Amino acid sequence: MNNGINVNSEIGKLKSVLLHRPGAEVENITPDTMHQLLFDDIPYLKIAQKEHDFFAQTLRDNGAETVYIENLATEVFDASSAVKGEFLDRLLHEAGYRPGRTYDGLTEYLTSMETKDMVDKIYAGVRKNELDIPRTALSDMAGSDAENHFYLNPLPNAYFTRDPQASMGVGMTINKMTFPARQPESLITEYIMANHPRFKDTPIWRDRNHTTRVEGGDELILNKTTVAIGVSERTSSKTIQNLAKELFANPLSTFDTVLAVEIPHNHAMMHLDTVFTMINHDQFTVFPGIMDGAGNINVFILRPGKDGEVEIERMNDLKLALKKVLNLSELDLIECGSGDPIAAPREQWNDGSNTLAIAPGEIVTYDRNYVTIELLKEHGIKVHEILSSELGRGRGGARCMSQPLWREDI
Ligand SMILES: NC(=O)NCCC[C@H](N)C(=O)O
Repeated sequence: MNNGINVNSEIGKLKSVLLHRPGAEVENITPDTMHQLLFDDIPYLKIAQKEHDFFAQTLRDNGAETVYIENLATEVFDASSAVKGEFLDRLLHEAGYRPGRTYDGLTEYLTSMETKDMVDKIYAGVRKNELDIPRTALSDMAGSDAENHFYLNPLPNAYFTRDPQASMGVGMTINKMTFPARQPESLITEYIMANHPRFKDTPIWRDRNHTTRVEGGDELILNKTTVAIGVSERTSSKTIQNLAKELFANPLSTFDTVLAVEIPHNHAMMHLDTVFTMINHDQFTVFPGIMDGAGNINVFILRPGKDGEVEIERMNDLKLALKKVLNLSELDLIECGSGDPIAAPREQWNDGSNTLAIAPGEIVTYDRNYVTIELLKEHGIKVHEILSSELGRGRGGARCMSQPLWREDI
């Protein structure tokens, strides 16, 4: 077991990784709620779990410890009923409840369970018919509010453990998530990081108590000194500049360069890692649709400036910018779907660019993206294919479903 965090690249041999096995929350998605819950369809849970177990086994077979976030949370809450109580209070407050009938009823209901069951229930969501609370408020009766069947909404995106936090060097960002559907996920991380002995003394570069947002799918660790961050639907330019400032100033951080990459703001490409991932020292997957017709894209290199400020250089060529920050003379950008106008968007939609490197030049990716996979193999990449019928319905692939905690340095 490796304690703490050590992630100085996207590609160093993966030794420990945070996962969440999809659970009952996935069955609490309905056609009416799926868009608000950030899903495009309703996965078949039994198969999704099989696929996820296959993914986890693939990682273990290749030398990585798999750590389940639901187990870490259970350990934290089992160790201290005070911490558990404080967490529940924060959770309920953030869901809009204040001490009173519903707050008290939910607290009593959740604390009456075994801790692991409570954690699973928080992921699954609490339905109104589970509690015996008289439903006499106007919001229980009137209009669209009455159609919400949950006191606490399900967290079906939790199996995308990449996003609520991001390991970066020896520290972590705990993220202010963009949409309410995912905000409780990073509250769980906050309690784990603050209270689990495994993460004692881990620096938090930026916590979730901010108004500006960032998600882990946008945070890529290119090497010990350089991170790439997407300016995306989920991560604002303001956050990136502030985080850069923090990383440049903190003596525990080794980072002195942030490459901000501006991508289209839409659901299919909600994070940088849905269109761009690092797979070797000098090889990346990229979805060509992020460039304009002339191959241009806004990229910005942020570096420490005068008086603690950040200096910004603007460029419009991703390849040139990457060569510059990584100090490389050649670079291999491998196009998702081989750049074909049909295969590329189809395979991007199915997370063909969302690969997880488990060692330099060795990746895990969904089996369905066979055009991209063939091309990756032609470029010398070792590919471990994982099953993908159900998991991808939440719009995330192998990188999205994993949060590295420890990678060997390269
Ligand atoms: N890093 C990623 O791109 N994660 C995929 C997250 C998908 C999830 N349904 C979401 O919209 O947040």
